[in-house]
Amino acid sequence: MIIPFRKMHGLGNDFVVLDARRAPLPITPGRAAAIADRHTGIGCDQFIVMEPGTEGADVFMRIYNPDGSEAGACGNATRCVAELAMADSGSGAAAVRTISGLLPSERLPDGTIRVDMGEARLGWGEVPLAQEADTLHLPLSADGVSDPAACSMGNPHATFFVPDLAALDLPRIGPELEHAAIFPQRANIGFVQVLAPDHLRLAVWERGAGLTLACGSGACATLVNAARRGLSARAATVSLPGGDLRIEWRDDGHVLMAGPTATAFTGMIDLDAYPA
Ligand SMILES: N[C@@H](CCC[C@H](N)C(=O)O)C(=O)O
Repeated sequence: MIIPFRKMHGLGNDFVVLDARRAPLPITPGRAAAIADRHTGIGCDQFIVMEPGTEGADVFMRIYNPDGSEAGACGNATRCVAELAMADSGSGAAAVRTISGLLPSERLPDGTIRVDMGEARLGWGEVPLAQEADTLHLPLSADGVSDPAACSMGNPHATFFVPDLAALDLPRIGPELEHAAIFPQRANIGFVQVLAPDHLRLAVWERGAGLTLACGSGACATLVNAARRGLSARAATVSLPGGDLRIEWRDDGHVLMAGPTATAFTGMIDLDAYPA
C-alpha cells in the first residue's frame, strides 16, 4: 500500500505524519518502529497517525515512539497536527484528541501555535509512580543528579534541577533514569538549569526515543515542577536545544504551550516495505 506522508517538526523534534482520517491504515507498533528508524526507515522522534476526531475533536492523534511504544502526549506533534487540521478547515483553531484527553489549539498572531495541554497531574498515582511518594521530591538519583520532581502531562515526566546542564553525561544517565523501578511505565527525564525565574534551559531524555532537540510535554512538566519548587514564575520561556517554547501554568491548572511548527518535506511511502 503506497500512501502519502508528511515529515514535520517542532523545534527539531521530528515526526512522520500519516493521515488515516478517511480510511484506517495497517499500522502496528512494529511497523511504526521500522518507519521511525533513522537508518532503515524514514526516521523520526515520533511516528504520528491522524485518525477521525471524536467527541468534539477535529482529529485524533496516535503517537508512537521509535521503540514502538504508544505515548499519551506529545506537545510538539500536537502543534503540528493542529496546524494541519486548521489548514484543512480554514480556521484559526482546532481541537486534537489523544489517548490522554482533548487539547484545544489556536494560531497566534505571530504564526506560532498555542496548545492547551490540559491540567498537570501531580498525584503519585497519576504520574504514575510504583509506590506512594511525594512527587515534589522523588527518592531517585544517578551520577551527578538527585531529588527530582514528577508530574504527568498525559505522559510521565521527572525533572532534575541542575546547576550546569553541560556538565552532565545525558546518554549515560538518561536510560538508567527512564527505566528506574519507581516508574512502572518508564518516564521522560528532564534536566533543567534555572537561568532566571522566567527562563529555563532544558534537555530531555525522552521515554522510548532518547535525547531529542525538543520535548513539548517535557517543557510543560518542567515549568510546572519549577514553579511548584518556587524556582520559577508560572510563565516562562523554556529553551531547548532546538529552540524556545513559551509555557504558562494557568491558575486553573491547565498548561499552555506556544511554539513554531514546520513541514520539512512530503513524500510517498510503501507500507508493505516495512514488517507489520
Ligand atoms: N516529543 C514529545 C513527547 C513524545 C512522547 C514521549 N517520548 C513519551 O513516551 O511520553 C513532546 O513534544 O511532548
